[in-house]
Amino acid sequence: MKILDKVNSPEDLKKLTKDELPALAKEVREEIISSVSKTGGHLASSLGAVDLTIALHYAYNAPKDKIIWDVGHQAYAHKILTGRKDKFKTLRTHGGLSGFPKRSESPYDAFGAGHSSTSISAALGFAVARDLQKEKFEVVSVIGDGSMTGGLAFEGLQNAGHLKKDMLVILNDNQMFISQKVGAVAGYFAKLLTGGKFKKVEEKVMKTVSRFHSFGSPFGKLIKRVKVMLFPGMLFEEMGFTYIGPVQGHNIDNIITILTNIKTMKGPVLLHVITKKGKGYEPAEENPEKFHGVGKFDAATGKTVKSNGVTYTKVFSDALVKLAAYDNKIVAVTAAMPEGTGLDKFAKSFPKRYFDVGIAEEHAVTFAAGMAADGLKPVCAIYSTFMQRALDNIIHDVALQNLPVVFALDRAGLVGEDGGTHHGAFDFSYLKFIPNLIVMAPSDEDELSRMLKTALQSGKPCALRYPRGAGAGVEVNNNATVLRIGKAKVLSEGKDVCILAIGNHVSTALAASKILKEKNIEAAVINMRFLKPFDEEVIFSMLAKTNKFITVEENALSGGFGESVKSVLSGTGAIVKSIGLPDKFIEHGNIRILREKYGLTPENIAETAVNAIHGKK
Ligand SMILES: Cc1ncc(C[n+]2csc(CCOP(=O)(O)OP(=O)(O)O)c2C)c(N)n1
Ligand SMILES: CC(=O)[C@@H](O)[C@H](O)COP(=O)(O)O
Ligand SMILES: [Mg+2]
Repeated sequence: MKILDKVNSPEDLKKLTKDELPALAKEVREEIISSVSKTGGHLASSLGAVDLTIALHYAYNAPKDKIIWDVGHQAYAHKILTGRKDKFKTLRTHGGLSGFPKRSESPYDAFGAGHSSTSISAALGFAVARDLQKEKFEVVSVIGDGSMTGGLAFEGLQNAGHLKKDMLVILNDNQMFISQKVGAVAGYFAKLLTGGKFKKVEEKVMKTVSRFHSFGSPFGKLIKRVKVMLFPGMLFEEMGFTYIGPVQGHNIDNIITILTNIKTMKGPVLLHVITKKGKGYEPAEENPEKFHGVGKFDAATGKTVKSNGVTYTKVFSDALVKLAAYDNKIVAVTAAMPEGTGLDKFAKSFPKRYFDVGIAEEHAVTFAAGMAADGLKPVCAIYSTFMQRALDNIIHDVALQNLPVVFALDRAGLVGEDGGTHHGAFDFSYLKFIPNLIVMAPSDEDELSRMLKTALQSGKPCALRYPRGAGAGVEVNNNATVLRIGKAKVLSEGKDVCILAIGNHVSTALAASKILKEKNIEAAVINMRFLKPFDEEVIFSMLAKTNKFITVEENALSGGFGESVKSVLSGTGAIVKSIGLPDKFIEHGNIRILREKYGLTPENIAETAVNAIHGKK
């Protein structure tokens, strides 16, 4: 019988002896590797956090104690150990477990995650609520070294340091982010620190010194320097935290001791833990990027299943490199996602014109605005969902000043298994109301390449949004001309109904028109291309032939493309039926299942057209 078979909750975990915990960790890793090889998911981050997770659930009493994961992609062991082991094989499948902590999924998921750098603020919120309501529980935020580069993390740290609430922030550092020695000495210091002896020594030294010298004096400054060398983590100490570490994060017994001691400490504490991304699975340890977010793979060899087709990301990446070769004003900015956005290729070709700013989307946008203000042509490549972080920066720093920044919003529309925190469901809605901004969506790979060229030549703030994954395999013409801004393209004429589509569902609309043709219904199909400026002329030219309109978009209907069409046609007596995402957060699951469920299919477009023609709801 496996040890894991005996563990269905943290209560069961606590019944194990500490000697059994390393073996349990091994079994949890095997479970994660085997299951994720079939479902895909965030393997490396979760493998690296297994030991820390076991120690956390051994030392704390969730769900009474609140453990808040940052991003949450490292929380697979947490899910397995909190009663979801039997469902783990459904991870990220439609109707199955989410790939991230989710309050509605389990009481052990104290706070939802998916976007980075939120855990410290959320943890502080819990701590303040606890104290105001005179409750008793521990609060722990677990944040990675990458997520700690997010500005929101520092907003949380500084407020937590100010409020001095009892809480713990665990910095899960899996890349030696702070260059300090890890090993027995630091681990020993940490034990002593939390054991109370070393902390007293440090306080005595600091008190004696401060009696004779202000820390502003040369001697005081020297002592502070010594303190940094002796006692790492001054950055956090200066923010009001007690810093502990760095400690080795795979020694479960040691971490349990440290966590147990920390519980006796007052005020905010930051425990710096060093872990290895992909720990326990050689292919992931050797290539943590590849196994950060992985599709199906062969667990025995680590060989991943190659996804077919050329992705929109690759088309964007290749097109940008080609354009940048002829224009040295073009620079590129990513927020810690070079591979995901395809800018890794740009970085290799133009290292001096490439900037990875860390997980800092707001900064990325305003940084790009600064470069544009001095004559450069920045391309800021940020996923649609993560760009939500920088909305004010787009408005206030780019659009209001009419600066020529190009926003490449990859993963626009549904993304599939990452679910509600990651669907790019709202960019049409959050961009549409911004003056000066041009917003476009390519119908295929070739149009993406043309739109990028159009955007860079426009000298205007532009956003182009395109979906995750491969297109329809359309050949990219590298010498294509730029597009006429604000002009749609009529793909087919028809007197019975007009289908207005934008972005990746233009092809779906064309397929629907073929279905309608078999029913002797003539459907016009328009590739709208631009959400802003909007081609009203083409719509009125269609109104002369039919008053039945269907709109199709992979965006929230609320504030989306369909609403623009309805407002143009209001008062004309036209019937407009809109297909897009309803007013809810779309769940996770296979993207084909989701598109089927939300009517983004040729069949549903055709049926909607027939109903419009027959005046049915
Ligand atoms: C606001 C935001 N931007 C970007 C991402 C994409 N993202 C997910 S995990 C990650 C890296 C996180 O690094 P770290 O916190 O060190 O965790 P690790 O994967 O190393 O465990 C990034 C950039 C995100 N989830 N949220
Ligand atoms: C956890 C996280 O936010 C990223 O890893 C994200 O899942 C990447 O998405 P893609 O797989 O679409 O690049
Ligand atoms: Mg990390």
